[in-house]
Amino acid sequence: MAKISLDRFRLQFISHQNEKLGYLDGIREALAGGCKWIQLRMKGATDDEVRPIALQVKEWCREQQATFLIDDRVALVKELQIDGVHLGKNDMPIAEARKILGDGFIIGGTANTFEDVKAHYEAGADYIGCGPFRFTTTKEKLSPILGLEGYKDIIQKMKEESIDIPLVAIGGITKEDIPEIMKTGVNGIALSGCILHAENPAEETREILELL
Ligand SMILES: Cc1ncc(COP(=O)(O)OP(=O)(O)O)c(N)n1
Ligand SMILES: Cc1ncsc1CCOP(=O)(O)O
Ligand SMILES: [Mg+2]
Repeated sequence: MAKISLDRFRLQFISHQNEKLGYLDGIREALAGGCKWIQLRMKGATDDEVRPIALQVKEWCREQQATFLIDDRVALVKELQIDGVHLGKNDMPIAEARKILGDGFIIGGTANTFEDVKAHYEAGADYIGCGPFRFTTTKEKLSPILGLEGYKDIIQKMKEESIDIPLVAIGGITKEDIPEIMKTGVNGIALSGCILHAENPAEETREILELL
């Protein structure tokens, strides 16, 4: 696949729903605010429930020239010809997904340690979602919290071993955290709650992009 511009990795919006906004509402707001990378994450839903939502998001992302990934679901990504998939420790291994999808799809991998980053890099991932930065209720069964020091340590080890792969921070990130997180050397951030809980999610997205 064509090399993805690093600019693209600045902000990834991860879908979620709350009392005010459904999956599509949140995604529409993030796109309206200028986000160019959307991940549809619908834990506990069936593929039949995800499919119509994914088709709508695919159309919106095409219109906005935004990248569109789905969390966990390799087969659905292939079926719907979405841009890619994000995979964690309990999902299909990255090397297996690469065999199924080929080089034309983006595959992201979750890391909590430098060893995870290295394994995903060697398995052929396109980028790393590294976290959690801090506690969040958006995901259950969190790995150990990394904090700023965790990112500094991982980025340092990546440099030492010449592991060159885009890495985005994730987990409980607020707007106020962004300047310090970016100073650690990560390429961008992935977030959900910060945008979804804002009074004006599109405006919040715009403000976040200005910090990145
Ligand atoms: C960008 C990004 N980073 C990490 C994750 C977490 O993926 P995973 O560990 O598989 O957990 P679930 O999201 O599937 O609950 C992610 N989705 N995106
Ligand atoms: C999917 C995921 N993986 C680690 S933390 C997280 C949730 C991110 O959402 P939020 O920004 O609301 O903490
Ligand atoms: Mg997963």
